Amino acid sequence: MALFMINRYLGEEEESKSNGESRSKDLLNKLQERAKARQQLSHATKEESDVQDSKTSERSRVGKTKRNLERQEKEKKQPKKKRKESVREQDDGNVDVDDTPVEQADLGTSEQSGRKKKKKDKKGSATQEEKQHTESSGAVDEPESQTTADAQPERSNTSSSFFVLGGFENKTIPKVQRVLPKWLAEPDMIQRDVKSNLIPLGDMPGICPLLRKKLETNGIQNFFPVQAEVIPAVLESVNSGLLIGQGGYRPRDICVSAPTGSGKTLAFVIPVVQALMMRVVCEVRALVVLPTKELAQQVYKVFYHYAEGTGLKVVLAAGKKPFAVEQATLLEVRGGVSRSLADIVVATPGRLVDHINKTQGFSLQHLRFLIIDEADRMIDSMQQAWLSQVTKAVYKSGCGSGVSLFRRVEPGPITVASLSPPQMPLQKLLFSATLTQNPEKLQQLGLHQPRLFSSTHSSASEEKFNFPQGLTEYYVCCTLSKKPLLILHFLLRLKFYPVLCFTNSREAAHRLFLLVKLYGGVEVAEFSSRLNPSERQKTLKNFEKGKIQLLISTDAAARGIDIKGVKCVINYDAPQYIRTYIHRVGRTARAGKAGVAFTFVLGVQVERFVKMVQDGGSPGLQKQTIKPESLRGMESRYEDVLVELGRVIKEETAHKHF
Ligand SMILES: Nc1ncnc2c1ncn2[C@@H]1O[C@H](COP(=O)(O)OP(=O)(O)OP(=O)(O)O)[C@@H](O)[C@H]1O
Repeated sequence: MALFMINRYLGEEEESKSNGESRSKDLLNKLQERAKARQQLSHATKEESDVQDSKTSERSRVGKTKRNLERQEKEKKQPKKKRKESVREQDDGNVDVDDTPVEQADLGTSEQSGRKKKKKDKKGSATQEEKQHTESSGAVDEPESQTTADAQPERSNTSSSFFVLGGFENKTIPKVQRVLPKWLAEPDMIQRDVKSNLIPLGDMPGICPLLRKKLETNGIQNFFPVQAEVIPAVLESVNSGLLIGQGGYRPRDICVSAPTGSGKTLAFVIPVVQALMMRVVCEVRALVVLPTKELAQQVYKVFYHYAEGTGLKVVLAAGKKPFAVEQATLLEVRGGVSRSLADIVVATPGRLVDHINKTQGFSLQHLRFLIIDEADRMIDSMQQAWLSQVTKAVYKSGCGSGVSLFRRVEPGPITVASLSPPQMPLQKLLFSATLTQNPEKLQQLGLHQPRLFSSTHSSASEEKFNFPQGLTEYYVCCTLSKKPLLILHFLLRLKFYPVLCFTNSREAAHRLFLLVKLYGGVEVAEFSSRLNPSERQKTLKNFEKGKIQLLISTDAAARGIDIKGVKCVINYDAPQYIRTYIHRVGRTARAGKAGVAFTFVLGVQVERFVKMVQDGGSPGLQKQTIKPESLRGMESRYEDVLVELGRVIKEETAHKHF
């Protein structure tokens, strides 16, 4: 028994059998008449022998049609099961069979599919024959069009060995459009053009005189657009004190997506220092988490500078110092009671988790601000489970320093009981130049009624990123062997420096460093995990001071690092991802200044690279051509250097193995 069957509407044939019989006869008569007419036509135009051939073929065709009609009528009279058997018999006997879906659904074995193929071939030629006839007859009258319509499903069946039940055609399924939540789809817009949207310090209400003075002594006369939007938003949430947000509600979390170098650091440093400066007891109330030691140190310095003179204590916990030293800077134990020595902790996730688990008395129970810088990168490193550890430490009860005035429970549904007495809210502030819009990823952060500030308006179908206004982007199409010559040409001939150059691996960075050094004429250094943290720090300082003309780096220096005066970035190896590209080229054209970025792209990479950058929202990527003759004078020296490089690398490898 068939698993399921399909009932077909057979038209009037079903309704009245006698009607069906007379219709078949009519059809047969018409076909015969038409055959005769064709015969006469061919008489007039062809030779006698041709006419004879035509007669035979027409006769056989008419005979065949007649046989088919007779068989169809016979089948209709047979019960369904018998009909199926007879089809199989006819099939075995290589007889052309009118396929009905029921029969096709029953044919499934390989033997049957073999048979089907045979049948298909036959049908294919028959259909072709019919087509030729139709074409040669020219005008198509009504019954003929009906015949053609009947033949249609047969034709489509022959195109594939699979049969689609229900007569659906294969269609390409349209891509499902993502639907962004309202807060992502409708952000508070930030002006991308820094220079023409400066806000004088005096125009921003609520900034305390001490902080304003510090800003001025740092040469800051105006706020950048991102600062003008985000600082008031954070301050608004502490208007009624640290405990309750605006209107008595828990403050909303804030996400900021603004171009590289647009001043995001001060957008959180200023309001956090201002919000905490009136605190009475020293407790960890702000925690800043960053992906690398270098970035943590950079942000620590900014916090330290603006917190100086306010009584707030800022501590770095990023593994720059031994663990015990960090512990001693975080808290002190007197008479068996531990006391926090930090109001603001700037940390890397690994070191932070170590302190949560191993530093007795280290408490996050009073945490008010959790700042996640380079947020998209931090979400990617969520497998370290650092956020869940922080959350656990925040809502931990019964330990820590002293007795808390306010109980603190993990936020749940809002009830009268849950709102009284008030508890310290934890507000998350997220910052990145390439903040993800992936709701699944953002969900891991457990944001509370988030509010997004962004300088781009991504549509539901495509994610666009922020590019600095002053950046000019070029790509240079080249071969692998010409890349080192190109970089030498940029430095020695075009006198582009200081240059920050990126490779895709530390080995590539080291080889290029050796090659440029052996060639000579350029002050070069490398920056990667080959160097220890203090060497890396020293290298960055020397680069900033102008002692290094070319700094060859891995992506270790791609994110967040703020080196003043970098006029040119060269992607020696084209980056694979748009986010990497944006952060690398964002080391120049910072703080509203101009900068230029070149990417060396191999022929096979061009199409993909250009598409990636354009799809990412780049305002204008241009092609730069370097004529081969421009490199000619350097080639012979380069050949010698390559030989020398081989020798040096061999020595280094031997030394490593030894
Ligand atoms: N209002 C301002 N006026 C002048 N300079 C500023 C101002 N705000 C920030 N800067 C300077 O702009 C530079 C870039 O700032 P910052 O490092 O905060 O950028 P960012 O947006 O965090 O960049 P990235 O996304 O690369 O981390 C810094 O050197 C900083 O001192």
